[in-house]
Amino acid sequence: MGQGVPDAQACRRVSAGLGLHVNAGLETFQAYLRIPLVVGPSRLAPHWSYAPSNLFVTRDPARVETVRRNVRAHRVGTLPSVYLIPEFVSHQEEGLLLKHVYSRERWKSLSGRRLQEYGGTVHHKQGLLEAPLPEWMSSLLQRVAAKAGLWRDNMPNHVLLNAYPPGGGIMPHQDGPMYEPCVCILSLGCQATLHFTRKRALEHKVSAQRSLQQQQQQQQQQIHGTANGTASNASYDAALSADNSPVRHAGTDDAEQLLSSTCLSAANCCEVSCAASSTYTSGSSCAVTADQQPPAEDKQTEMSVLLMPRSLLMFQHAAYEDCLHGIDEVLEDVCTQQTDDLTAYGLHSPCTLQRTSERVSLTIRRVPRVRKGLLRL
Ligand SMILES: O=C(O)CCC(=O)C(=O)O
Ligand SMILES: [Fe+2]
Repeated sequence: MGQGVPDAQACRRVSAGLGLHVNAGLETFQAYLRIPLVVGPSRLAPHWSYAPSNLFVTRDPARVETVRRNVRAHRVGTLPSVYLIPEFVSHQEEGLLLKHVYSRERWKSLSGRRLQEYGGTVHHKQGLLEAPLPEWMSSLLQRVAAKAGLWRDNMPNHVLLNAYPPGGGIMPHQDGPMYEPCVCILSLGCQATLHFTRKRALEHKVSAQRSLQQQQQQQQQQIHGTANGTASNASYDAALSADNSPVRHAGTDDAEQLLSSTCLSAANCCEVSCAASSTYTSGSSCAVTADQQPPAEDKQTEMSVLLMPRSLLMFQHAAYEDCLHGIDEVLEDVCTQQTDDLTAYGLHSPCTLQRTSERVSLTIRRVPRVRKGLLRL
């Protein structure tokens, strides 16, 4: 054993740390420098290395607790972990944000809405194919992250911006598995009502559609003496499409395809509906039988939230993972006692709000798996 190198048996590795508070914009961070030390029988030797793990930055725990407490004060509705902050941005900020949005020309047209993406494109296997965020969007994300405290020490890195004309909407769906299971939605321009529905309720709806399809198929066979599965599937898809049926976003890449055409095949829809059921195994046929009737309470929307312009909605856990969320394609929002957050806006039920202009929403999420350096022009 060389001189001065402590006996490995007799030494203990410990680390000392230096902590530093850093103020960055609205957020307070703690930066730590960890210095590994080797404690031998006769001396204390710094065992210095430059591993990146020796320097780490984390949010100030006291600040995190304050954020959580503040967020809890905004809880709405019957589902846990749904929060709404009215007037998250001012009228003036709303105007500026809309100006940025409308000065960008890259829109994708879908049925009932058009969309823009910020931060890159989400691929269902590779994750986020990252593209740089404009300055104004980065500062908005910092502000949302600081207020929401949803992403721990990370920043959200992807925004799907939807613009809905009056009468536009988005079918009930669950956001894709590539995202961390929490989301913030900033609404601008006009209001809409977001409905949360338990996945089980929609499973029954799809299985009822399927049963109808099977009956029609059998009738066809009796009349023509043939099995015309393709035609039946097409009409089944059309029925689902017309009915705003559930779709799972696989990521934004797939979202465009899925959301524009609803379920691509009956099998797809079945997979979506069964995925929520514990009896489903990948590749198996649908386990929900045609005769099952939903219990009465299953037919109901779990909760509805009025999203007024400038408000920020946040949700995670059960609302994200066990429910589908969607916006009906209607020209007015009818608020009843079941609309969960009216008092937050100083409104009372019943009331009806006309959708008179385009609504712009920013769906803010984080994709943990990122492929960097793939600039999309
Ligand atoms: O526009 C909204 O409020 C909802 C958008 C949404 O659910 C999504 O982009 O996944
Ligand atoms: Fe969504």
